[in-house]
Amino acid sequence: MAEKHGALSINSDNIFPIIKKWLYSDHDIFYRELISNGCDAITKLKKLDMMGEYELPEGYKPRVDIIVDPDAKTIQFIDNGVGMTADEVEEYINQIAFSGATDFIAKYKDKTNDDQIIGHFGLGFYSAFMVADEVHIDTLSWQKDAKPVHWECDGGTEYDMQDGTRTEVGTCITLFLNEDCLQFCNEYKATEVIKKYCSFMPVEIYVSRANTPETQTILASEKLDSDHVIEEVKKEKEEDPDKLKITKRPELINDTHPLWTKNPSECTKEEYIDFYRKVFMDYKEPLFWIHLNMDYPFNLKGILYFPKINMEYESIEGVIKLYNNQVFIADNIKEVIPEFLLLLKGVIDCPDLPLNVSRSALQNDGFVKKISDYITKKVADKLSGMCKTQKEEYEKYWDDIAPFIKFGCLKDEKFCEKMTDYILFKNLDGKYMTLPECLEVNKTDPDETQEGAVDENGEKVEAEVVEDKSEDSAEEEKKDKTIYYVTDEKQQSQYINMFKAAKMDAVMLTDRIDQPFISQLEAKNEGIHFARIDADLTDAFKTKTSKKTQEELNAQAEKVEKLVQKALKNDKIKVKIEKLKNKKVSSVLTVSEESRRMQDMMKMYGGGMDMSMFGAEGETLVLNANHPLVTYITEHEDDANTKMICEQLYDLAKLQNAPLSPEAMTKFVARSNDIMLLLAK
Ligand SMILES: Nc1ncnc2c1ncn2[C@@H]1O[C@H](COP(=O)(O)OP(=O)(O)OP(=O)(O)O)[C@@H](O)[C@H]1O
Repeated sequence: MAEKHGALSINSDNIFPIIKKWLYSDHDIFYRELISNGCDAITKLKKLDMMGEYELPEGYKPRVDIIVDPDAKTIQFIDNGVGMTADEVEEYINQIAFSGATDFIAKYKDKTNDDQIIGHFGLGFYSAFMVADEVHIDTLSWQKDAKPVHWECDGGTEYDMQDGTRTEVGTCITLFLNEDCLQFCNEYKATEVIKKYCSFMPVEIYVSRANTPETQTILASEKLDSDHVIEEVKKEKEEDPDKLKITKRPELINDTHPLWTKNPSECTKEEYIDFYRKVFMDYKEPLFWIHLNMDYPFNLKGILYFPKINMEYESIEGVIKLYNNQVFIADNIKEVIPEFLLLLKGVIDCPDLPLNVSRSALQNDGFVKKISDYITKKVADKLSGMCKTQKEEYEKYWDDIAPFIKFGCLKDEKFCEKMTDYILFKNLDGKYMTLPECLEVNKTDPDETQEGAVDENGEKVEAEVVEDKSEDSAEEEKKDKTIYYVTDEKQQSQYINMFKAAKMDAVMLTDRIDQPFISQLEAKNEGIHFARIDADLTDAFKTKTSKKTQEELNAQAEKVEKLVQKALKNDKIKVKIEKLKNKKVSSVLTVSEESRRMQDMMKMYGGGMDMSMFGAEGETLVLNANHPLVTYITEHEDDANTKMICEQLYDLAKLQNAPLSPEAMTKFVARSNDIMLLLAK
């Protein structure tokens, strides 16, 4: 070939400064680009062999070698793939590759960081100029009678091309690093970066250092042709096997058949766990996993692991690694992977992804949306399947996966729909129940409540004869669909006891995510209503009363309410007088579910707002007409001690509901002493 000097066919005069500066932070991707070009070239050669157009030489082992040379400040990428003829270099490197890079940069150079290109795909061969001042290509095509080609370019817009000296089919690309990028020819740095991007590429990749002083000892019987023997190792004993000291062999970096490329039926539990540990450096075992394997309508493979977590969702740190044909693209691309799945750990390989587009373009891509929906569906299918067929296992994992599933339900409507019946709730006895099961348990059965009523000692409670049945069936129905819940087992223990005594059930919802989660369940499932265990005293706690008696109690309550409001200097508090089955309880505080949720929300979003202004809003003091103290105040409204009894009854009820404020506590202690003094008189 006549020596050729030419100008690269580009529009921009000075593309290199842009390439070099562009996205400074991760310009280590040149490793990925050049290695994947080498892998592609090998794949092409194997295809030619399969089609009968080329015959691979005896003992052909496809491989890409990366040789770093800190002395010469070079990195070489050597592959035994198809190679290129002079015409191909002309076409693919001088023209196409360059125009590709030009287009790419023209498109993205003004983009800000919030619209990054995914993994900067498509920069290709010219990414080499991000780190190198000069690049050489030495290549020999597979084609019959092809001549080797040498190409070089010193980072300007001109190149030189002439006959080369390469004797083996394949390509060697040599980068002469610029002074700012010398770290890349450090063997350890190179290994680190290549492991990041190329750990699962489909062709064996080896890293070595030119003229390395490092050595290793091998059995003489295991010597390879490529080994450079330094000396024979002296035997300590006659019977020792022959050993050789050789120059350190190139290190194999990757696993060419990662687990996700295998058929799920061929993978063992140990393999899944090993793979998890290796990829995520997590010594803990994952709880379980989902192997995704799909060919149609798009190609997608991957493994999603549910890691062992026990905290609230904010502190869970998942990572989903995205691959394109076994080439690493990036971690946690939320445009492709549903956001809530980013709490998991896993790998997803999707060769069909359009990667040379920006993130915002990906987000609006219908195809990408389908991929994301598919992943969500598979996860929901796995979970619901487990709940149906391996309930015990599912219950065992529940506490760990609950925050994740609840977060998923909040973030993804479809996931929520699919999962609603497979959400578990732990009841007062620590038993797990699904939503439909929870709705069954507290159904009011009038005979049941009347006949089977017991007090806290398990003693049967006499019910009053009821003349007229409740006419308000709508209200009854609402109560049927109410699920009571506990947010703090200790604080709400008094209510829990009452529930247990009345043979009623409640569920534990103690995580922060539970509040928004139950609001969502209510919004999506008409009629379902959640109420904290202290929100209301249902009929199950009360002895049945006739309408007439109830009216009398209401009239008394009206009077006592005024008394209590005056004593507490709080005109918002409501008072009810009920006949509670448990005769030992004098007063109970209930807090309206709506007001309490409102207050909780204010606390969450209200920042420094003064919460005392919302004070006792929604509080109802329920006094037990079956308790002598309550009878006393209803009969002695004007008595000197009534005010003090009212205050004490309120504080006692409050104490069982929430901690007293410091001021209220001081008063409570002083008053308790006063009451004891009265006893001492
Ligand atoms: N090591 C190689 N062996 C053989 N041909 C190569 C090699 N490297 C590059 N080429 C040729 O040069 C072309 C341009 O390479 P470049 O990396 O710029 O883009 P690409 O690989 O086609 O696409 P991209 O990297 O954007 O996915 C390739 O398509 C290929 O034909």
